[in-house]
Amino acid sequence: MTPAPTAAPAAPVLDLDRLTRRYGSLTAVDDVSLRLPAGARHAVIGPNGAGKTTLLNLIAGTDRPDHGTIALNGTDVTRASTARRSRLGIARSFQQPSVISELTVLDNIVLAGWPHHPKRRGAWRSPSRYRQHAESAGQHLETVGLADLAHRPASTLSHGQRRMLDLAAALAGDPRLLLLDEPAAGLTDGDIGRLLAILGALPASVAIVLVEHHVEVVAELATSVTVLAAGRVLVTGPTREALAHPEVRDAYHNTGPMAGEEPEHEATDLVTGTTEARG
Ligand SMILES: Nc1ncnc2c1ncn2[C@@H]1O[C@H](COP(=O)(O)OP(=O)(O)OP(=O)(O)O)[C@@H](O)[C@H]1O
Repeated sequence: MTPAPTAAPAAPVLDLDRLTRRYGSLTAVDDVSLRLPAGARHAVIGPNGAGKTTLLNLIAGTDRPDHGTIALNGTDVTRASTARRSRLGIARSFQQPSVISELTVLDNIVLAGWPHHPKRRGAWRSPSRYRQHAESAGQHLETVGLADLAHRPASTLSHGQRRMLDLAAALAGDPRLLLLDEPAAGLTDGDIGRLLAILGALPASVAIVLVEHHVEVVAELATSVTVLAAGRVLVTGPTREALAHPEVRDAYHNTGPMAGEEPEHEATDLVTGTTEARG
C-alpha cells in the first residue's frame, strides 16, 4: 500500500539566519539566528545595549542588516520595505506609544487599520466606508479594553491607556507577527495584569516577539526566550530553561564568564525544537 502523502511542514512565521548589524566598530546584533513557528510566544531579553531593539528594528525593516537574512512565513523580506512587511503581516508597538493625541481614540485605530482594510480607498470621503473602518476599529478597542473611551481625544488617556491604544493600533492590521518593544514599561501592576490578560487571549494565529525587562511578564507570556548579550545569542530555548541558565544571571550582572567568550554558531529551531550548527 502506498503511504498517504504527508503535508509539508508550515514555514516558520519568522526565520532569522545569521543576522548582523554593525554601527561603525560596534556590532549591535552579531550573527543571530532564530526560527519561530506560527503562533509563537517568544521573548528577547538581555542587559541594556544587548541589541534587543536593534533586532526588532531589523525584523520590522526600520533598519537593515549588514549580513544575514529575514524570512516571514517563507518569504524573504530582508530587503523589503516596512510597508511591504506590514502588508505581509508584521506589526509593531514601540517603547514610546505612537499615538496621535489630536485624534480620538477610535480614529487612531481607524487610521492604523486603514492601509490594511480591503475597502481602504476613499475611506475619508464616504461615510459608509468610514463606518466600516470604525466598526473594525471598535472591535480592536474592545480587545484592549478601551471601547468606553472611543470618542475621547487620545490626549486625555493615561500612560497605561496610551500603551493599550498603541497595542490596538498594532492589532488593527490583523498581524501574523506582533513585535512588542517593552510593552510593560512604566505600567502599574494593575495595567501589567490587564496587558498580560489581553496578550494571553490573542489567537494562536498571531505570533508574538516581545522585548521586555520585566522577567515576570516574560515568564507569564513567553513559551520560549532568546537571551542576547553584546549582540550575541547567549541562550535560546524554553522559557523556564533559558531563565534558569546560570550564564543568564551572570550576563545580567555583567560579571560572568560570557564576557568576550566566542560562542559556537547555532540556530535553535523552535519549530522542531532542535538545535543545529549553521554556517
Ligand atoms: N543608530 C545607532 N547608531 C549607533 N549605535 C547604535 C544605534 N542604535 C543602537 N546603537 C547601539 O547598539 C547597541 C545596541 O542597542 P539597542 O538599543 O539595540 O540595545 P537594547 O538591548 O535594546 O538596549 P535597551 O535595553 O537599553 O533598550 C548599543 O550599544 C547602542 O548604543
